[in-house]
Amino acid sequence: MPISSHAFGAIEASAYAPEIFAQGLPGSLRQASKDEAEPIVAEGSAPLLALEDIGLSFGGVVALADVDLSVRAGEIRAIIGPNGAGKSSLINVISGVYRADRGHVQLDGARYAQVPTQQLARLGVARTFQNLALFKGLNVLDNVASGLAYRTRSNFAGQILGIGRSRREQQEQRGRADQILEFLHLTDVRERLAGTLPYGLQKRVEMARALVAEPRLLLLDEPMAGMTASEKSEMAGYVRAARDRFATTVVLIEHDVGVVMGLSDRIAVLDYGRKIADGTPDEVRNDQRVIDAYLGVASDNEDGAGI
Ligand SMILES: Nc1ncnc2c1ncn2[C@@H]1O[C@H](COP(=O)(O)OP(=O)(O)OP(=O)(O)O)[C@@H](O)[C@H]1O
Repeated sequence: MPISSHAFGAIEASAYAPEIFAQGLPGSLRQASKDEAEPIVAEGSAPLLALEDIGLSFGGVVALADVDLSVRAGEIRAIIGPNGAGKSSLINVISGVYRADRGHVQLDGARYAQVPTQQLARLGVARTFQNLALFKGLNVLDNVASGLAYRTRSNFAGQILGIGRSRREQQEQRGRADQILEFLHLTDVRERLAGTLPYGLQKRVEMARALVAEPRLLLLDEPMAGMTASEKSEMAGYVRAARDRFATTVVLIEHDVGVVMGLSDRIAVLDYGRKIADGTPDEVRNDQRVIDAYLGVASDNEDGAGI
């Protein structure tokens, strides 16, 4: 069974305030609060992603059992559950890092026993990782531009010499990266080495790198882990803005139930590898099985945000 390995961030809190986000977004990108907003996801629209009867075990450990999941185009879909519930395994199955023992992944109409992870970007899928996976010795701009490397058509010699098509491609990719940096309010740090940034900003740079190719499906593995409450709400704003600006469908794992409830259109709840609930935030909040599964872990939640 393939195992993902990613590296590994220095940790420091960011001091960025959430108001910066609300004030700074261009008018067309600013989004009303979720309660005020018109529904963006039409009921009954075709799923962009569907998991069918997924099963996955590691030796005797059942990570996922009989999991179905449907994700409509344009929605923000959260996966929550206690530690070890199978959330990361599910994201790894969706992104082809893991091959499920049984079941299929349907992506945009195509059905896979294992999603071809090398082709992910070409399939319009981008992801971030639970642990930061930036190039710490590269500056922010080049980190973000690397999210477009899969489109590069010039040959190796051209890239080394920086000639012809290579230089043009590099300029185009950096130009595109600059637009995303502006969108996520990272322009001020574009020249900084990624590894020297505060943790919260590194998480945002990682999201920028995933977004630069304007993926149809964005997988975020704990995008707010280790953040303060204000950083989390700022990040939630960026996730929503990204969905609205690029019509990107978002699947995210997040431990802070309070943040998830305010951000998501629908939430699936895993427990011991099984999906025990699936629905709108209100439906999930009032589901007795969810309340039972979370009893005893509410105090683990940094913000004390219960369901
Ligand atoms: N590569 C692996 N090798 C062995 N066991 C694994 C592997 N990946 C996951 N598991 C096991 O599968 C189960 C589900 O793990 P997973 O990481 O998917 O849960 P999770 O809900 O993401 O947990 P957390 O919230 O702690 O990140 C756990 O029992 C875990 O130990």
